[in-house]
Amino acid sequence: MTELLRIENLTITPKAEPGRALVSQVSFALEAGKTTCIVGESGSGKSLTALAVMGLLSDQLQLGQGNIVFKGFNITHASHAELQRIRGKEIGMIFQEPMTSLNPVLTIGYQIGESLAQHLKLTGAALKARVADLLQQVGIPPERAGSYPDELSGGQRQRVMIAMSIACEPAMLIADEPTTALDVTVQAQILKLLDDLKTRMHMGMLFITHDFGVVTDIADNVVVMFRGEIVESGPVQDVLLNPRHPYTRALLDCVPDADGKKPLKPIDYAWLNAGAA
Ligand SMILES: Nc1ncnc2c1ncn2[C@@H]1O[C@H](COP(=O)(O)OP(=O)(O)OP(=O)(O)O)[C@@H](O)[C@H]1O
Repeated sequence: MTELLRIENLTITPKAEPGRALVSQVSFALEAGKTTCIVGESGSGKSLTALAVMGLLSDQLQLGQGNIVFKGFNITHASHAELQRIRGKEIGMIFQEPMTSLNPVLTIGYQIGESLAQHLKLTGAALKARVADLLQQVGIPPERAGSYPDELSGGQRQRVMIAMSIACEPAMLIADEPTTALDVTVQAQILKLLDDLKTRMHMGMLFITHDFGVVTDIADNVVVMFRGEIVESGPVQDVLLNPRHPYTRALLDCVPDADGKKPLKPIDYAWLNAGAA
């Protein structure tokens, strides 16, 4: 059991309002070869937590107290140059909408090759072979390396983003709602691909979602966030079988049945506030 990432009492506030915590006292750990899902509704602080790990918080925000420890090193206040070295090489990241992250005027092969050239100094035939290998790993025929992003489907574009994020064989992958923009069948294929890659490469995966259905598919551990705080966390079976917090129970109620027919229930906040008090 190798601990990759430990977040201790992370607090994020707007610089202009240091008294208003957007993320408050968040603590959890991630192990190599395991998936931790952060689950919570829109605005619960999931993305800010992930951005803080990458050192990519916007200039209007600041870290309050707390520590981010990656592979035993405290990177909470690492320099821009140190973080740039870690990003991409040690920590890969994929986002919700691949089209906004891909450059429309460059071929996918070139874009996958960019980080290999930058971080691993690969060139020429070695670079080309590694790009082909990565395309193969994510289920895209290597001969598509010369295609442009708009010549691919949404699912294929997300596969390209995954190829880019794993290009340098990072120890950890952060995936922020990577399947939300995809239809259900493609969503399942991408989840399976990420899960297979995690196992094969023994990566730690921090997976952000608002969907407890996704959590049941891929998580080893789950962190439930509500209004900037962790309300519940632990091994996924424990949380699913014995949810202790009313917000977790409300989220679980929103998961459709296997036949997909159960309507999404709106969360009853009046009841939740009373129950959580
Ligand atoms: N630059 C900012 N300045 C002030 N508030 C911000 C800033 N960025 C985010 N927030 C606020 O912080 C809270 C948490 O945002 P965050 O993006 O982490 O939520 P989330 O759980 O990832 O939601 P979503 O699923 O919609 O991405 C939200 O209320 C958001 O409005």
